[in-house]
Amino acid sequence: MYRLRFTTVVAAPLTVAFDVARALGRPWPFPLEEVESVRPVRDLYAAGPGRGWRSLTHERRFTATGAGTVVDEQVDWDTGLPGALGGLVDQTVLRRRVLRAMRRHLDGYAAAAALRALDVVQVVGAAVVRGDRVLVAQRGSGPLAGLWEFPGGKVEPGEDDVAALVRECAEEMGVLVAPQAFLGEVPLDGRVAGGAPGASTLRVWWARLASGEPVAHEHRELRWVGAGDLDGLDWIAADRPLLPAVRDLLGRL
Ligand SMILES: Nc1nc2c([nH]c(=O)n2[C@H]2C[C@H](O)[C@@H](COP(=O)(O)OP(=O)(O)OP(=O)(O)O)O2)c(=O)[nH]1
Repeated sequence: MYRLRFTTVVAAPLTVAFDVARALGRPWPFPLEEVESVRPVRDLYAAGPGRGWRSLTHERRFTATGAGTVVDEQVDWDTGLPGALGGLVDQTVLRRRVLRAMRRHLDGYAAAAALRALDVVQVVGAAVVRGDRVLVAQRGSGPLAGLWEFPGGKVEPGEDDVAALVRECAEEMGVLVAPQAFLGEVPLDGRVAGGAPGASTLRVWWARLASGEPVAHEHRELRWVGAGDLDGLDWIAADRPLLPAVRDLLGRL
C-alpha cells in the first residue's frame, strides 16, 4: 500500500468546508464509493478492484481551529502490479499522478470553500472566565427563550470572529472582553439569518474580562458558574458538545 497525506487550511466553518468538499467530489478518473460519512468531521471513499488499481481509498478529516477548518486527507493506493516493476509504477508514476491531481483539486477547493463561506452567517460565543467560573447567559426572548448559551451573536459581513466577540459582549453586557483562544465549533441545525438549514456553526472562544462588570442588557439572566454546575443548566442543545472544552479550561486555569 502506498500513501500520501495532504493538509489544507480552509477559511470556512466546518459545515461549509465539509459540504463544499463533497460537492466538488474527488479528483480521480473514476468514481469512488462512499464507505463512511460523518458530517462535518470525516468521510471515507474507496474504489474496488479494476481500472488498473487494486485499491484506492481517500479519507478526509475536518478539524475546527481558530484559523479556519483544517482538512487532513489521506490517499492510499496499490495497483497490485507484481514485483519490482509494480513497485516502481506505484512509487513513481502513480505517486506523481496522485500528487498532481490533489494539488490542483485542493487549490480549487480552498478557494471555492472560502467563497461559499462569505454567504453563510456565522455565530460566535464567548466563554468569559474569571477565576474558576465562566459567565453563562439565559436567552430572554425568541424560540430559545429560557435556554442557556454563551454570550455572543452573529458575525457581521467583513468582521472576524474576535471582533464580533468583542462587539457582541459590549452590546449585550456592557463589558470589554479580551479573547484568548479558540475552544471549539459546533454545527447549528436550524436556519441562521435566513440561510440554509444546518449551514451555520457556533464558534466559541475563551475570553477574559478586560474591563467592566457584566449587566444583562439583552438576556434574562447572567450567571457565573463553576465547572461542576455547567451540565445542570438547560442549554441550547447545540452548545452541549462544547461543555467538555469549557470544563477542561476551568480546570487548567
Ligand atoms: N449567542 C449565541 N447564540 C447561539 C448559541 N447557541 C446557539 O445555537 N445560538 C444560536 C441562537 C441564534 O439563532 C444564533 C445567534 O443569534 P443572536 O440572535 O444571538 O445574534 P445577534 O446577537 O447578532 O442578534 P440580532 O442582532 O440578529 O438580534 O445562534 C450560543 O451559545 N450563543
